Amino acid sequence: MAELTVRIENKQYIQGTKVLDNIEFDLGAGEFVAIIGPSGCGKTTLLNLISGLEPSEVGNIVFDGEPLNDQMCPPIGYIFQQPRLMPWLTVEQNLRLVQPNSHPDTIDELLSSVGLEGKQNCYPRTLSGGMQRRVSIARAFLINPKLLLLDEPFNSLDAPTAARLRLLLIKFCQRQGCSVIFVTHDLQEAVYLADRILFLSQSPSRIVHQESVALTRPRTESGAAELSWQAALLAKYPSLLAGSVI
Ligand SMILES: Nc1ncnc2c1ncn2[C@@H]1O[C@H](COP(=O)(O)OP(=O)(O)OP(=O)(O)O)[C@@H](O)[C@H]1O
Repeated sequence: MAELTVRIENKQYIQGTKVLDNIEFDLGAGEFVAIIGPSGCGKTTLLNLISGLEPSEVGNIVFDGEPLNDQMCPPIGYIFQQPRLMPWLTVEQNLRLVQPNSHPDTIDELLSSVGLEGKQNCYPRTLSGGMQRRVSIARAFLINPKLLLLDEPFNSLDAPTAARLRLLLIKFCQRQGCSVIFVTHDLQEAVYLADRILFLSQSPSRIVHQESVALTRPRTESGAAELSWQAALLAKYPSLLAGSVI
């Protein structure tokens, strides 16, 4: 049975912009799905609907057989495009906001794993944008989510840090067994991480194509098999990244 079922007939903002149009997909338990689509097509909106931050007027989202709503809310980790840390709280206090009783060792280990050892008492303004982003990743991991939503989480990080965090994400998901929806513009990143990729059209957005990534794990970010898989896909659908299969 699917762990998460997403059925959104329509999402329209009050100003009248129709953003999503009949988005339907399932996510299996422990499955890692990447979502790729043109800028502004509605990827963040989709994550906001799934997380409950945005109301979904027409459609429903079911997790583990139960509709997702205020009464039924499994632990969902959401790594936003922006870190969204509380500026008046230290790094450790920001983490404790989501999991107040965390053991200090757990926080220390998590911060070390994202390369922020010794930063517990720093305030966000004293950290670089990339460091703040890494705090937000640690914050999402700390709640041991059953469902992890990530919105272009490794943008603006230097390449070695991003590579290290992708590996950390893979290990975390394997250990935790959580299901993942990962928004990215980067096909190479999606191929490296995902079991399946959903490609969205221009707004109003629908799923124009989905493809299981038929490559064994562990994968290599720029491995020959991974690159040739991408090349074959784009040779078949040259406009896929622009949101079209024509
Ligand atoms: N709160 C809002 N009110 C009105 N319109 C909104 C709101 N949030 C998003 N939109 C509009 O919805 C559309 C989709 O935005 P969204 O941020 O979901 O796209 P995206 O695919 O995540 O974009 P990007 O890839 O650039 O991050 C855009 O036209 C945006 O202007």
